[in-house]
Amino acid sequence: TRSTRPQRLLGAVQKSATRGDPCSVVNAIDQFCRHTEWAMNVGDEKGCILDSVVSEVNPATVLELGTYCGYSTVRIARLLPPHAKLITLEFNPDFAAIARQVIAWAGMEEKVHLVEGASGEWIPKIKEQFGVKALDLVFLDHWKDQYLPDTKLIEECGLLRKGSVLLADNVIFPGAPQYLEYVRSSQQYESQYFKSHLEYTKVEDGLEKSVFLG
Ligand SMILES: Cn1cnc(CNC(=O)c2cc(-c3ccc(F)cc3)cc(O)c2O)c1
Ligand SMILES: [Mg+2]
Repeated sequence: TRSTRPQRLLGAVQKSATRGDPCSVVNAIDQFCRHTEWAMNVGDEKGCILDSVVSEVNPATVLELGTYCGYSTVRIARLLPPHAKLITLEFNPDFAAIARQVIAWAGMEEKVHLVEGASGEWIPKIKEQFGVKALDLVFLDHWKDQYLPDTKLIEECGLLRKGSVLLADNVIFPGAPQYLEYVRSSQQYESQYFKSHLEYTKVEDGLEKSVFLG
């Protein structure tokens, strides 16, 4: 039977990237998606903005919502100090299976906990399961209509501290209007929009960075 897009993306990584070299994995995926087959990774243009936010926050604990094939997981993990932890949640088991292999190819397994399941079910378990006191950075890249309910759940679970950063992909396209309205109007957040483009296209999109004020 015909392979899936994530399977073809993994094949491109295994063919073109060097085991243990996260930058070569990121570059192999970008090459594949730009020249062979588009896929919904954050991509190279928005990825550079992601890199700058990760470097600025220098997080000990990161939560990623929406792993997909692990592109942003590897992109973030490569910038983390040795004992930092990245917890990434993926609902789709087929995506999770591919992401595990991409993360392993990049040699990032030590820094990454990939959890298969629904964010709404797993967010309340993070503190006890992973011994997390607070999240320094949250990267939202899962179902766009889940950004707002999951942000409220993260707040209710006491997972944010003064200075915690939320970084949301696709706030313009496909769009997360209710989320944008919330973080931009809330007294509890200082929000900033980073204008960019939908991965591998000329369509406008961007990232919204929101600092929790406590
Ligand atoms: C099925 N599924 C599992 N996880 C998710 C969450 N991600 C997205 O939905 C997502 C979608 C797009 C996109 C799709 C079609 C299109 F024409 C243009 C853009 C881009 C992204 O960067 C995304 O993160 C979806
Ligand atoms: Mg996205």
